[in-house]
Amino acid sequence: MSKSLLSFQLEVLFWSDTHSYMKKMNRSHMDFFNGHCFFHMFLLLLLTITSIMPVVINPKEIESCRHTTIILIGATGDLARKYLWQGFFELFIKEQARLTTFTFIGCARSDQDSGEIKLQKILLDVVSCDDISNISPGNCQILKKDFIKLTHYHMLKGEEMYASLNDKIEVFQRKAAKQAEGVGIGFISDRIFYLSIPPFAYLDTSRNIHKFCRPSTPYSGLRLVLEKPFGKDYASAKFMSDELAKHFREEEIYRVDHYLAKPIAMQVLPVRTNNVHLEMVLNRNHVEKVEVVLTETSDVKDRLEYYDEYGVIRDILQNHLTELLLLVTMDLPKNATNKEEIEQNKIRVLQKFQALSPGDILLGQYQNYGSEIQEGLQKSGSTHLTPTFAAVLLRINSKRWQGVPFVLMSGKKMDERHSYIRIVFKDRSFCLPYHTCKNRSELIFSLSHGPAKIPSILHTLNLPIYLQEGMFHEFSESDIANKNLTQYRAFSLIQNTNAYASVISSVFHRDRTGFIGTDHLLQSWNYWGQGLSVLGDNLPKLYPGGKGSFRNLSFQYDFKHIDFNDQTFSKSNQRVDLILSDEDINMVSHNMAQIPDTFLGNTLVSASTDSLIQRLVEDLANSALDAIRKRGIFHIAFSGGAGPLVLFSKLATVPYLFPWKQIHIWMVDERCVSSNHTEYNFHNLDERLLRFIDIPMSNIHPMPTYLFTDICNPDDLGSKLYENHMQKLISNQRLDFIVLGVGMDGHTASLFRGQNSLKERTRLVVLTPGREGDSIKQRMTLTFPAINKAREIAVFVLGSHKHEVLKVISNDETNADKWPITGVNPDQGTMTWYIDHDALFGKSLS
Ligand SMILES: O=C1O[C@H](COP(=O)(O)O)[C@@H](O)[C@H](O)[C@H]1O
Repeated sequence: MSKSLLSFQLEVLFWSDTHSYMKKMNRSHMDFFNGHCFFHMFLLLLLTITSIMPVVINPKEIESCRHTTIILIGATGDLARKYLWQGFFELFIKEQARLTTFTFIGCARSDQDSGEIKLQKILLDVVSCDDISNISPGNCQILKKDFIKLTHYHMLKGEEMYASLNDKIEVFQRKAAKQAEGVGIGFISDRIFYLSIPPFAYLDTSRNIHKFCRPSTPYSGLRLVLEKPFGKDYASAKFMSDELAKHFREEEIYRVDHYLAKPIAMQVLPVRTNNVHLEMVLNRNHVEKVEVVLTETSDVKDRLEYYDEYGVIRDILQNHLTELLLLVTMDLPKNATNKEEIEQNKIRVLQKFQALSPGDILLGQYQNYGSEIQEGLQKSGSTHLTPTFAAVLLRINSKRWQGVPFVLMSGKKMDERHSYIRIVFKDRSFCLPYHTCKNRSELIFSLSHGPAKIPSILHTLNLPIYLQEGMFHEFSESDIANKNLTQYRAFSLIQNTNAYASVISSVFHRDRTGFIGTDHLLQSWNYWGQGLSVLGDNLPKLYPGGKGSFRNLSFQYDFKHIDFNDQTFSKSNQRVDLILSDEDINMVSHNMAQIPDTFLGNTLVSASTDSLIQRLVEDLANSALDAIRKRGIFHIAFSGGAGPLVLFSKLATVPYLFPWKQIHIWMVDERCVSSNHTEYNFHNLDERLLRFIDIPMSNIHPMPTYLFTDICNPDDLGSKLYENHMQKLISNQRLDFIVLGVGMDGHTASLFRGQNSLKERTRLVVLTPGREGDSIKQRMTLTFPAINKAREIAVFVLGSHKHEVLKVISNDETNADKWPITGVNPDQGTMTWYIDHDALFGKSLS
């Protein structure tokens, strides 16, 4: 029997025997021994002498007891509550049976008394045995109590408190050393500082740790554990690393990437190592593409400040997704356990990442992000460009990977939560993941959630993968069928260790494989820093957040390109419904019930102003989708005036509702003024809408009011030109949708009372004098023939000042000469009045 196998047996037996022995012991005796190395030594010797089991002991272990002090700075924060204390508890349970004793010190800024109470409460609340196998509830209570007893609070605020922290650590260490001395065995102590604090505090904190808390002995066992972010770009990462290097040796620094500690991520290298045939096809000749994805359903409300500064690329892609990608793309080390070689091989791939260009990056932002920032951080302005979604096309210029597209994608507030690495092998047939793969081979490392629901490894039936005996459980046929994974074999781990428990255990054992070394970090920032710098002010595409987000953000890619798939809308048969709050819905339906549903013989939609705008946006979107589905294109014309202005602003917040590349925007009318005049209709359209949407220039059609000689000079024939342009681009000159308003004098478009333009019967566009008494003397406008040809006309009326004119025209509806709006009568199309309550009733209903 090999030595390692024997020591393994020893650990297992020792562990279980210790506990059954402890259970039998009287609790008051237990308290005395509890948590002391001496106690374990005693048991070990007892077991050895009485030959209960075969004993093969590592001589170093028998010579020395080990006392580890773990100091958590940021002990009452979110990460500590959610994961770290539980991780320490699991470490305590696992390691205390192996000649190790512990002290835990939680540090935070609260004063000593309230901090102690707070920490006690956290420990009682969060520490549990739920995910630890083979611990009975009774034993759990004992272990929990022991753990809490070993945990102390220390207020840490200012330099002098580091000195007293050091005193405290030394008191505990001396006590442990004394006990070891008592039984005549060696003693080693080490201390782990875990920093769970904002990054701006890293440098001061680590400097103070070095200055006040570094043990004087040459063998110090000191470790500094850091959570990301490790910089915002190359320069800040380099600065931070250089500063740390002044006080800590590289091997003392543990930069955490908890994704590397996810149980399935930890299986990527073993799977590659154990499947030689897989390794033979893991290259450009056989791999078609690799996708590394982390989608979440949560928003960022609880960490707005951090998130607004960092965004999804820095938060997820630079670290977690890059690290996962490296696991798949690095060369395997010649010796699977050579950690140094693993690290070097990862750096080597990073060095081959091809620099990004702006076209390689797609960005998105969920709809409410801007308002969350405004409310949460009291920041004004609408220029929050921080992406909450990104998809990046990454290329690796190495012999192994040249020509293979890699996509890293992540988003907040997406349809579902799922993180995975998907390797798709080359095949000529098309298939979707999880659905129709018949020939194509795929290997998926599913880290969490998704259709498999639990962390799993999935592979298509035609790609045999061998997994380590005894570690995995294969999904049953019915499980596979239930989860709709019929083309796959799926395996989950029999024992899933929480990622933070693994992180903590690795730090304890000084296993730095899953941590980010300085060279590695800087190489990664070298790539991502450059990528972020080419982005400039790229606008993220807005998406609704929640269900339907991925439909809006769907994209396609190959080795050369990545682009949003704007066809999504035209392919979809779904109606667009903006999400109204329950309050809105109640109000709309309540108010709708009180009002007539027609106005001047046409459909009437009325609601409070906000709901009405929302409704018009929905109707517009549905009309656009319908037109694009049927004819591939949608022509819309907007008038000037106050109503359209608010409509433009609303449309700008939901650009994802419209396939803008297939939409053409026309003007109903224009004022003959210079292009930067505040009443120049196109200027307002541009300022409020066009600059926020991704629409081709060739789809935008301002009226040619300024051509060759002067603004609206009839000799320049601008109106004729616009008419020709409409004839050329719009089939039968039938606009799909026109948004009109009504002036207080009853005019619509630039068709004013008593003017000749009202009588125009053939021309589509004319120059016409301005309203009587107006400072703007001339305008260009669509005529009734152009307007009445349209498929849909919306007359949009807002505000109580419009009430009077609506009242008058409803009693004098056929006098178009006097009330030009009444000349709007679609030849074949439909007309809908969108009138808010203020305009309809002269006052608000609420
Ligand atoms: O580091 C981070 O990871 C979490 C996602 O981690 P998970 O283990 O819950 O999947 C992410 O929400 C967060 O934005 C990021 O900073």
